[in-house]
Amino acid sequence: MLNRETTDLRLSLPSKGRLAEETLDFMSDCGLTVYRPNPRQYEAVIPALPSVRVLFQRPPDIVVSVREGTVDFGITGLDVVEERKGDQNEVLVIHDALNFGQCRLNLAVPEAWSDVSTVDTLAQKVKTFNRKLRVATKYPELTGKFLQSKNIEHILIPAEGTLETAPSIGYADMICDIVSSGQTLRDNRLVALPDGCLLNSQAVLIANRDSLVNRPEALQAARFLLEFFEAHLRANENLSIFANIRGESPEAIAESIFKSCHIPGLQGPTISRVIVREPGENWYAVNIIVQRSNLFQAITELRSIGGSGVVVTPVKYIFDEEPPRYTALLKTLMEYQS
Ligand SMILES: Nc1ncnc2c1ncn2[C@@H]1O[C@H](COP(=O)(O)OP(=O)(O)OP(=O)(O)O)[C@@H](O)[C@H]1O
Ligand SMILES: O=P(O)(O)OC[C@H]1O[C@H](OP(=O)(O)OP(=O)(O)O)[C@H](O)[C@@H]1O
Ligand SMILES: [Mg+2]
Repeated sequence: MLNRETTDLRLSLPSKGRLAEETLDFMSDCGLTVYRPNPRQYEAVIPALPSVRVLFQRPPDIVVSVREGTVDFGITGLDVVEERKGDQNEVLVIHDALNFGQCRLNLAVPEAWSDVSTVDTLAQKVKTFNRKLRVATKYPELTGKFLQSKNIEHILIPAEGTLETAPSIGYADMICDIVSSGQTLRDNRLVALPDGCLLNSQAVLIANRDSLVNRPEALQAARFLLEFFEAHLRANENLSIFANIRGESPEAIAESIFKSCHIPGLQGPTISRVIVREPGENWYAVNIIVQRSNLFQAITELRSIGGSGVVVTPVKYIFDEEPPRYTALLKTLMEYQS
């Protein structure tokens, strides 16, 4: 366990595994690059956020440190958060969708069990056993609760490393583990039960509740992290479009834009007069933010109202008046205090 002798704020990031690199990339994309002077050191700094010291831990250990309060913030998978957060609400998920590390926690049975295709048919099969179902998993809390809710008599076999081999080696009947592409299951002749998904997971930001309640500087750091995470994630979904449009007036152009479906902008279009060399037609420059997925329709619509010279650029950040998840966090903290 970590000692808590100093009063600085601490953020724990994954030290190994697939979340490690993606977390550092995400922090950089948010403008919060983590600077680790020596790759073998388990400490680092974020120059943009000097009040916070960065530590590196295994993804499941991050949850335990945040729960115990030795660390104030952590980024890890929702799967390990739900498994280890305990029942005292010490761990708050303050951003639930960082948009990387997507996977699901799923029950999987041997391909050879042709009579099992759902959790119900699994329950029926177990009744024909003269013993309990043996399930290998790194998620005993979540798996135990799920099987109990389905009245399936079971014993959990704790496992480290590649537990997909447990059924073929013979120390378990089936498994409950992380599935992403499904390749590992196929390689091991296992099938995921479609209604046996316990949890959809991705990387999340967690915080120690007492730290947020008792330390104003922790709440300030939470706001800072949420500001940049949300501004980056929102910006990523959008593109900025500039186009020149001929028209009577800015209002007339705005009217045609509002009649179109995919180019309303955030609040509305920004329209400014283009000063042309030769007097004659009125030209206006229009700037709108559109959803990345709507780009093609947006360009088609702009052309149909006379748009030309359409320039599309990525957006780095979109800051709201206040990050919506920070507003939600303040509400949650109020509820705990009342
Ligand atoms: N195939 C995957 N695709 C996407 N995310 C994944 C995948 N496997 C794991 N994750 C996410 O990454 C987290 C860490 O998994 P990882 O495999 O890196 O470590 P681990 O399995 O806890 O450690 P170890 O492999 O040493 O047992 C998981 O808790 C989960 O949130
Ligand atoms: O559905 P897939 O895309 O095949 O991903 C699932 C696999 O990914 C994870 O393991 P990882 O690759 O991290 O290796 P590990 O066993 O060393 O943790 C998980 O434990 C599964 O084994
Ligand atoms: Mg793994």
